[in-house]
Amino acid sequence: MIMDFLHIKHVSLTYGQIRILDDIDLVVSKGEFVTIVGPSGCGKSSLLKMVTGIQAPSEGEILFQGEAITDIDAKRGMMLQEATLFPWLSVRDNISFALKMKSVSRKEQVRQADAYLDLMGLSEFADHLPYQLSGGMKQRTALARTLINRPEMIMMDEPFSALDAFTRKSMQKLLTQIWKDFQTTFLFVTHDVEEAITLGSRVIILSARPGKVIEDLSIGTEKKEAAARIFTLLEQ
Ligand SMILES: Nc1ncnc2c1ncn2[C@@H]1O[C@H](COP(=O)(O)OP(=O)(O)OP(=O)(O)O)[C@@H](O)[C@H]1O
Repeated sequence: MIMDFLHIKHVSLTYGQIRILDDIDLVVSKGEFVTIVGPSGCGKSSLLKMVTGIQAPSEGEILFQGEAITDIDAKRGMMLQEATLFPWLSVRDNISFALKMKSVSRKEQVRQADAYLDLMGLSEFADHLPYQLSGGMKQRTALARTLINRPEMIMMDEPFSALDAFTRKSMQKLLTQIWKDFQTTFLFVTHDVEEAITLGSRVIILSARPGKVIEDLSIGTEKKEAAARIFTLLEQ
């Protein structure tokens, strides 16, 4: 039997009396870039939290490589809208932090961190502190810090929504390149339909609360048609 990479199996989520997500059933294959769009409050972030392992479903279960997700795991990295960097650590030390926790030698920490600094175009800022960085640079640092763990899957919750349009485009380009080079699987939440289509190899559209999957679109070259279809669905 071929094991699914990620299987969100009939998952529902209820907070108190309020049903947030309703019977989400999705299989994600290794290497897909899945974007999730839907109205505010439909449970997109909650769904990511469940796949990360910080929130348990009220019903159903989520299997990652055949095993139920019950806790966080370095195999599944998470990146949020605001880069959560350690303010007292340099950019390089923020990036290498996970290696330090694994007792990797300082020399190897620096070697690996410098390779990611180079990839992110941040080499000149290695010794800067987070407050000295622009929003885009902070997100690049956060991305490098996630990637250095070599996660098999990365969850991103509107990571670029606080950035200006120009920086956002350059981050999208960088992320697409990383997806191709690292062949990591992405689950990416966004409000922005254009961003969902630009980045995604597949777009999942959720309905208003309680969030249900109302469309599961593979994105090929017909991006304009896909955008028109998504806008129509979200207007309903
Ligand atoms: N820990 C919690 N306890 C109670 N209610 C919660 C909790 N977390 C989220 N909610 C509620 O669940 C609903 C879905 O929240 P969630 O953040 O998952 O939605 P979202 O689709 O990501 O929204 P947005 O697009 O506005 O960020 C919201 O109504 C929110 O208030």
